[in-house]
Amino acid sequence: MAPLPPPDQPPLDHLSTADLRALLHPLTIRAGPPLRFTNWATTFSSTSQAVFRPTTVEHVRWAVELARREGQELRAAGAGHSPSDIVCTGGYILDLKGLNRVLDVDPATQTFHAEGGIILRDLHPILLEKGSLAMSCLGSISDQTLAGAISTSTHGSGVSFPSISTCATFLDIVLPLPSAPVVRVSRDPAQDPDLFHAALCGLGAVGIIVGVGMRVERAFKLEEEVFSMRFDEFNKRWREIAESAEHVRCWWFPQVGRVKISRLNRTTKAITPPPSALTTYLSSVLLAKHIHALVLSLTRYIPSLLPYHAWFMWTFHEQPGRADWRLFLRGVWERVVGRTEGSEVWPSVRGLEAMDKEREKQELEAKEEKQKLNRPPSPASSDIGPSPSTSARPTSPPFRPLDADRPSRPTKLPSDLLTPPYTPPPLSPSSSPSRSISPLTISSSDQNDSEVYAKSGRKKLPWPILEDEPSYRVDLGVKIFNYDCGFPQYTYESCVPYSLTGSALYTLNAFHTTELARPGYPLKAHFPIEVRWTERDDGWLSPTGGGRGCYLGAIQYRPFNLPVPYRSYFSHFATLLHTSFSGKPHWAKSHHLSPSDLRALYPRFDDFLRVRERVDPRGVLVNEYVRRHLVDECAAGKAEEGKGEMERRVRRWKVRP
Ligand SMILES: O=C1O[C@H](CO)[C@@H](O)[C@@H]1O
Repeated sequence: MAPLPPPDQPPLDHLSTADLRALLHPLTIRAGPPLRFTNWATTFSSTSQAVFRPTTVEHVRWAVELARREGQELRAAGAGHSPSDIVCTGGYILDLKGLNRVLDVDPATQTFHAEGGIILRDLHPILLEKGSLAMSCLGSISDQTLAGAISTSTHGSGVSFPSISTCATFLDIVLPLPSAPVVRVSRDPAQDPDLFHAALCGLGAVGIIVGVGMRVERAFKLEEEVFSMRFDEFNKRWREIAESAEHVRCWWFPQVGRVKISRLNRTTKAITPPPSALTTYLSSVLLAKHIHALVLSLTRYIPSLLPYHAWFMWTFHEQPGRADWRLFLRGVWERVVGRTEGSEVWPSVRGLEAMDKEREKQELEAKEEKQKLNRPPSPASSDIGPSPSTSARPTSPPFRPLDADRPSRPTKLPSDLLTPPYTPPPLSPSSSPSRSISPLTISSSDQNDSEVYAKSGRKKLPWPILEDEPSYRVDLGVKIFNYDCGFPQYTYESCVPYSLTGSALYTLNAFHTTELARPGYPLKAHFPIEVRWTERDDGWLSPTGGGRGCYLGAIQYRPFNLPVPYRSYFSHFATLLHTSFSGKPHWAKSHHLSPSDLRALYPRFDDFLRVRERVDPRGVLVNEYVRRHLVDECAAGKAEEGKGEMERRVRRWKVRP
C-alpha cells in the first residue's frame, strides 16, 4: 500500500484515547437531532452515540482511530440518499459532507481530484468553471456525495457507459488499522489494486474514502428525444433501442402498457429555451407533486384507483404527445372492460396458458444463460452473450435510428471500454470520446444545427414504432441526466445480464398483468418501472462487474411522507429477477439477499471479504447492513425469517412503517 506523503499523516500512537476525544470534541455532536441519522426517503433511521463532522483528512483519522481503540462501530455518512440502512449504526457516524474541496482540476488530462464528501451537485459547476469538464454519465440525481456514489456503484444509463465508480483513477482511503493510515490505491499494481477494486463498490466496509481521482470528459450538451411505445413492441426491440443512442433510459407504465423512452446524444446544437414558469409549475409541481401525492395517498385505502391514476399521470404528465382526455378515457374504458393495451399477456385462461408456456421457455433460456455466466467470458463480447431467444427474434423491421436524417454524431465510448477484462483507457486527451465544445457559448454552427433540428427534427416516425410526436430538448449534460424524482419513495432495483433484458421484462409484465386482473388490485404497485442499461465495469461487487447489465427498478412513493405498502410487491419483483435471471440488487437500495446468495452472484465475493478483513480486522466498519449482507450468515438468516428482523430493527432503530 502506498501511503500519502508523510507530512499528511503523523503517527497517532503518541495520542491517548483521551487526547483523541479532546481533539475531536469541537467536531462532535452528542445530543440533538443530528444524532438521529435519517435517510432522504425517511425510510431508515438510527440513533448513534456521536456524530463527527470532520473537515480535514486528519480529523477523519482521529475519529477512525478512536473508534478502533474503543471497539465502536463507525459508519461514514454522505448525503444519506441511499434508500437502505447502509449508514445506520448505534455507534459513531462520520458525516463527510465537510470534506468537500476540489483539490485539482486538470483540463489537459481531463481528470480531477476532490475530497470524498463533495456532493455531485456542487462538483459539476466547479468542473465546468475550472476546466470545462463534466462527468460522462450520471444517474437521475446529483444529490449523492462522490464517495457515496462510488461506494454503492451508482449508475446512469448507456450501453457504453459503466457505473460512476469505474471513472475513478485512484482513491485515498483512511483505514481502521493502528494509527489510521491514509493509503492511495488505484489500478496500478504498486497501489494495492485489490483494495481499489474492492472499494469501487466498497459499501463503506473497506475504509473511509476521503479523496477521489477521476477521469471526466470535456463538458458537453445533450440532445434528448422522448417518445413512447407499446410495451410489447418495446419488449421485442429493446436491444435496438438500448443501442440506438449514447444514453437510453426508459420508464415503463405496466398499468398502461406503454414505455416512455428518452434517448440522449452529445450535441453541439443550441440549448433550447426552457418551458415557461407557469407550465413548469403546473406540470412539475402541481401535477407531478401535489395531485400525484394526493391521489397516491387515497390509493393507500382504495388501491383499485391505482391503474386509473397510472393512466391519468401517463396522459397528462408523462407521455410526450399532447395531453388528450380521450387517451385517458380510453385507458379507463380498457380497464373497465378488463384489458390493457400494449400487453400480449391477457388475464384470460387462454392468456395465462400462453404465459405459462412462454415462462417455461424463458426459464430454460435463463438457465442456459446462467450456465454461460459460470463459464469465463469470451474476450470478443462485452456482455454475457446473446440469448437464443433474443438473437433469433427479429420479427419486426429494424428499428429506425431516430436521428437518421440528422448529422452523424459519436455514439460510443472508446472500444477499449467494451472489451473484457476491463482496462481503463489511458488518460490522454486524444482518447477522450468528447469533443471540444463550450457549453456556455452558442456558436454559429450551433445556430445552423438548431435550424436543421427545427426543420427536420420533429418528424413523425412510422407506426407502430411511434404513435405520438417525439419531443426534443437540448441542454447541458447534467441538466438532462438529472431530473426531479418527486417525493420520498421506497425503491428496489435489480440488475440482470444485458442479454436477458427481454426475458426479464416479459416475466415482469406477466406478473404485473396477472396482478392487475385481480379484483381490487392487491399488488398496489405504483409506477413507473425504470429500465436502464450499463456497461461492464471492474468493481468486484459492482452489479455490472461481470458484464453489461440492465437495471430494472420499482418505485413506491411515500405521498406526504406517509407509509405505503411495498414489501410484498418488492419481494415478488426481487424474487422473480433473482431466481430466474440472476438479478443482482442495487446495493444502495434495500434488499434481502444473504452472504451466501450474494457469493453465488459475485465471483470475487470472497476476495472482497479477504480484503475487508485485512484492512478492518476489528470490524470497526461492520454495521448491521454489512453483517446481514456480507459477513454474517446468521444475521442474514434472521433477516430472512421475515418480520422478526424488521421488528428487531424497529426497536434498535426505528424503521418506517
Ligand atoms: O435510481 C433512482 O434514483 C432516484 C432517486 O433515488 C429514484 O427515483 C430512482 O429509483
